[in-house]
Amino acid sequence: MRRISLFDTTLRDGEQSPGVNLNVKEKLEIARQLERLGMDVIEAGFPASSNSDLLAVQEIAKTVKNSSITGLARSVKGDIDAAWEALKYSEEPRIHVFLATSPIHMKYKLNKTPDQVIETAVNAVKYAAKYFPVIQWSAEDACRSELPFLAKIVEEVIAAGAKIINIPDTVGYITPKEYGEIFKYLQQNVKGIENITLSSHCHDDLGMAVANALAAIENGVNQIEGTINGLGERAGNTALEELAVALHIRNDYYNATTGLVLNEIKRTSDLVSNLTGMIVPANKAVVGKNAFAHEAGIHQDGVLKEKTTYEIISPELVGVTTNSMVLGKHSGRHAFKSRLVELGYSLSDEELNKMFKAFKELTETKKEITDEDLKALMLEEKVATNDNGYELESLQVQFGTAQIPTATISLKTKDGEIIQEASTGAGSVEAIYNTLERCIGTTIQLTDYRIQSNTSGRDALAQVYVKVKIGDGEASGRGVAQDVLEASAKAYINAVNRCTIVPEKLGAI
Ligand SMILES: CC(=O)SCCNC(=O)CCNC(=O)[C@H](O)C(C)(C)COP(=O)(O)OP(=O)(O)OC[C@H]1O[C@@H](n2cnc3c(N)ncnc32)[C@H](O)[C@@H]1OP(=O)(O)O
Ligand SMILES: CC(C)C(=O)C(=O)O
Ligand SMILES: [Mg+2]
Repeated sequence: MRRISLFDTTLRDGEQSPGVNLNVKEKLEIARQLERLGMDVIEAGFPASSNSDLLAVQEIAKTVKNSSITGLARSVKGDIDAAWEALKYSEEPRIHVFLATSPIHMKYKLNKTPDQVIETAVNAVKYAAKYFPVIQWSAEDACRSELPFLAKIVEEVIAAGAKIINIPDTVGYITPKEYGEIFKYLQQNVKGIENITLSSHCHDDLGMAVANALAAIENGVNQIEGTINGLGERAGNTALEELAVALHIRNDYYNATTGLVLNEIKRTSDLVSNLTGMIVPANKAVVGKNAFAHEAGIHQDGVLKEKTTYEIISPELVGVTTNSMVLGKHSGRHAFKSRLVELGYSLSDEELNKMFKAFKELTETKKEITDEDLKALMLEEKVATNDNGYELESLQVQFGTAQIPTATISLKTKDGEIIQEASTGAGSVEAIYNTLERCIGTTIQLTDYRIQSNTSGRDALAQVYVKVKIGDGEASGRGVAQDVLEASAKAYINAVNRCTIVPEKLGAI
């Protein structure tokens, strides 16, 4: 059976999804889980794009050992230098350098002739070869490029030292048959291609990203790029969990497999969804809430008689488990620890004590603590950031249908000072945010607000995602609490704490 290598770009193309903004700790947490999932390559970021991305790629390259780590670079020396700075600690430093090859991109975006594009690509690969033993080169917008030109530039970058050639469908335009034909054409017309790993990178604008990646595999491609939950620019990328499960379930047809630990899929999907705030649609293949649910009577009847009547994927295969042990008010440390271990967490004694305290506090208001609640508690602990140091001391909201909503808040600064303010708003959340803005003493613009319930039931935890702008700085934040107003306040404070560009007044109070 052919072994297909998977290249995960959740932390780079996935992070390009509008509204997604991961900090170093969050990226590291996702990278560790991608390693547990068995990803062959992790594209951890675009080091030249920001200092925090460079740091994140560097941290991941230092920490993750069982997956190769790479970073993206334009065909410019500065980007390649930044990538080297980030990746020099990897065991086998690997760079991903790209340049657009379609007439539209060359003319309007790059403002270069085709010959200048070839020269730029070759120079970039030669420059990268001074540092990196493994160079992946991508022809951005390859699928709208002229094939003879594409073949020519691919041949030149191979001669310059590229070892992996990626053919992206950057705008999600190609169909499976046409995509396969591009690979066939390149295999027949490029000298030296037989020693090269061919790679696919698809976007889902027409809903064909997974189908196109499968067509690439059928046409000799051995590396597939994509993301968890199909995140990515615009409509997203090939969902790697869907591709891996498709190869597994239909190996009679594809005769190909990946190195993914399939039962880590659900956990990875949940983590990515929680940290990015990109909620997985209930009907999404493989990881959606309804992917293994049977609602219609005839289906339920069939499944009761024989599961395979309507289930081609067993939930256990992808790590969807149902837990029989109920955790609640009377549970002890052993049961708590054992469930966390089953969920894949390993904790020091100190961490366990801290988490157990948070768990017990939650049981005071919530009868049954679900796996989702535990994951939310763990996430709060593992990726907590407090750069600007604000902490919610207390929150009180007065609301009535015949009354102007008013919030009173005590906020603790990193120096331990308590600031108390009160303010009104058109609604309770607005009253809270107006009050927090007063406490913090600077103009804070709220650009996104999303709320979701962690589980079903009246006592479910609320998760709030917000995005704020402070001057030129922008950050997203997440807050979890049983009360939606408390979760809203926590998310806002979390975003302020994560804002990297801090105006003078902020933090100086
Ligand atoms: C298809 C993809 O997903 S490509 C990856 C897209 N990801 C991102 O862009 C996220 C990170 N990007 C960033 O942080 C910024 O765009 C930066 C730091 C990389 C560059 O910022 P700026 O220098 O301000 O340039 P800006 O983004 O406005 O424009 C891009 C420039 O790079 C050029 N460029 C685009 N692709 C390439 C490339 N592969 N190689 C060389 N130059 C390129 C453009 O032609 C433009 O050049 P110009 O300024 O001479 O017109
Ligand atoms: C940088 C490249 C690989 C990309 O993301 C695209 O072309 O979609
Ligand atoms: Mg892309």
